[in-house]
Amino acid sequence: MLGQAHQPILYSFSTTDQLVDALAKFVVKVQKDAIDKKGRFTLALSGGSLPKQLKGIVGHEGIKWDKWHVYYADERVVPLDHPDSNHNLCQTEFYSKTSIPAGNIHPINTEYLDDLEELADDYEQQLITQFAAKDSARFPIFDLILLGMGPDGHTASLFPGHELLQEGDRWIAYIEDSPKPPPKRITMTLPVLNHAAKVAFVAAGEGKQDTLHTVLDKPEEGLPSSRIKPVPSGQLYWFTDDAATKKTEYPRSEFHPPA
Ligand SMILES: O=C(O)[C@H](O)[C@@H](O)[C@H](O)[C@H](O)COP(=O)(O)O
Repeated sequence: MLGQAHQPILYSFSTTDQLVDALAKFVVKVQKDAIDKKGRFTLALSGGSLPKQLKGIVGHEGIKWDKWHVYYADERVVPLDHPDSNHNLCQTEFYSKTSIPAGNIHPINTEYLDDLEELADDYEQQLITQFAAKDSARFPIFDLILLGMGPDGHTASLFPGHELLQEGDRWIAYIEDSPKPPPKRITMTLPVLNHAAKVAFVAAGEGKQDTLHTVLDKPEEGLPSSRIKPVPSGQLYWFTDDAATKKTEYPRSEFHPPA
């Protein structure tokens, strides 16, 4: 039975540098706790502006890169070296500056670029290989999933009003008509996002003002980003800046750098 979700914790920083620094401290602490407990750290990343915001993690003390296992919350169905590929973006902005073993980074299998169903099945199978029997539950339990939020309130590749929001069974689904280009993508489904131990949105800049206000102050409108409620014991965080939270009434929390 699913319990009540905890209320989201909202951090709003006055500068991008502060946001990047706090996000780094947060991620490093989450990986430390996961590795201390289970000997590994499972992370899912999104595309957009997120990979760039991870730069504070690089060079941070206390990271055990060889224990990281990285997946994608969503991915565009293009070759891995394509400019639209989230993997390509993460490679350039993040992995290339770390020593995460290549075998611990899990891109889509490009053998199936022409068959979205096979592609989604294959990616789901990659998750099953990592999670089955370890964090045995109906859905995988990621230590951390990092998400962005689009101007229409979408997250990962879950778009407002789209039938994929109703998916309650699959771990990975595909979409052929994404309103944000490119149209073909695969995405983690809501139950997977909502079973993570921790989920953190990273959303900065004036362009997010109206959407953030709706997502946090009017969750009843049901935008995809408002539907992220990790249960039963998970926690949702928002790492934002003051430009993005200008219209948001939802209470901010003070960020205390973890010990
Ligand atoms: O691959 C994608 O398109 C993303 O995963 C998508 O969900 C993104 O995170 C948001 O659109 C926010 O993008 P920005 O951070 O660039 O605004």
